[in-house]
Amino acid sequence: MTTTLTGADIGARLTRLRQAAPLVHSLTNYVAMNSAANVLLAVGASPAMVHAREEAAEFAALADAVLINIGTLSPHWVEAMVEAATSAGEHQTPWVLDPVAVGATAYRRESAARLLDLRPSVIRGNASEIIALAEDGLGGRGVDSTAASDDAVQAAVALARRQEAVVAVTDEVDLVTDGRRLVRVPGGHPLMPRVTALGCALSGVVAAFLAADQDPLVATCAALACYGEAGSRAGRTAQGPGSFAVAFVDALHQLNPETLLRREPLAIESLD
Ligand SMILES: Nc1ncnc2c1ncn2[C@@H]1O[C@H](COP(=O)(O)OP(=O)(O)O)[C@@H](O)[C@H]1O
Ligand SMILES: Cc1ncsc1CCOP(=O)(O)O
Ligand SMILES: [Mg+2]
Repeated sequence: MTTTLTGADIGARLTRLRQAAPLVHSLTNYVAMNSAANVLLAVGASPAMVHAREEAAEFAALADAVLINIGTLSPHWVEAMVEAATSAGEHQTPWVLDPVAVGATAYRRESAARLLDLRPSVIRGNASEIIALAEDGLGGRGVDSTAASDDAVQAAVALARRQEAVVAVTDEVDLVTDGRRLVRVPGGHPLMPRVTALGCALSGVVAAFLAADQDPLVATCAALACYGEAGSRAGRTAQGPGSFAVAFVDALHQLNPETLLRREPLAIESLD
């Protein structure tokens, strides 16, 4: 059976996010910290980049959603991430894991495995990261993917079933699955992977949408669709990666439910 998620459904979720202005506690990497905070503000959320181990649990308890991104790890950071994820679990606060470059080193794989045990609501990565995570193996070229989202369908579904989580694989066409349903989200622009940390910032946006929704699969699709729409719009005026980054934040800020009405409905395919 296939149902759909219309542009109006997505716009309603964007409106809800902006009304709620969720506090997104982000433990993200040094590269992403500033751009991800600006992206979260542009979409209508309230970012806080708080990563000291001594306050991670306490801050996560205050937040509406938590983002954990393993981009620039060190032992103190990993302990803070474990504290934040544990606290999010205790408070039923949704949290997103971004497994940056998890296929690159044993330290990343071990750290990601500890975080997976703490049950993220959503795992968002590129195709190589999702394949590496599902197979507990190698893959990718540093933070960049060497695979396409279509290569990661089986891995994403298996990971979603094993973790009882939503898994989002981003690429030219994004994939979202909770192991029972599968959605393909087109949109975006080829300049997006040429701007560092746009994937990291997206994981924060997914967290913001989760805070305002009961269904994590639908929330994730709405986040990806809004991001893709802003990316397509930014690409119309950008001269290259530098001006794209600026135009993208402006496009996210300008995005409104009316502009989303024209989007093709997303098909939610049942895997049962
Ligand atoms: N070739 C592409 N065309 C259009 N959008 C893309 C393309 N590659 C990535 N994107 C978009 O860029 C954003 C970041 O995804 P991605 O580059 O896969 O993440 P990461 O930075 O973690 O590797 C997503 O919104 C995705 O849809
Ligand atoms: C370049 C880099 N190095 C460590 S983390 C990071 C940012 C990765 O960002 P993204 O996963 O969004 O491309
Ligand atoms: Mg990434």
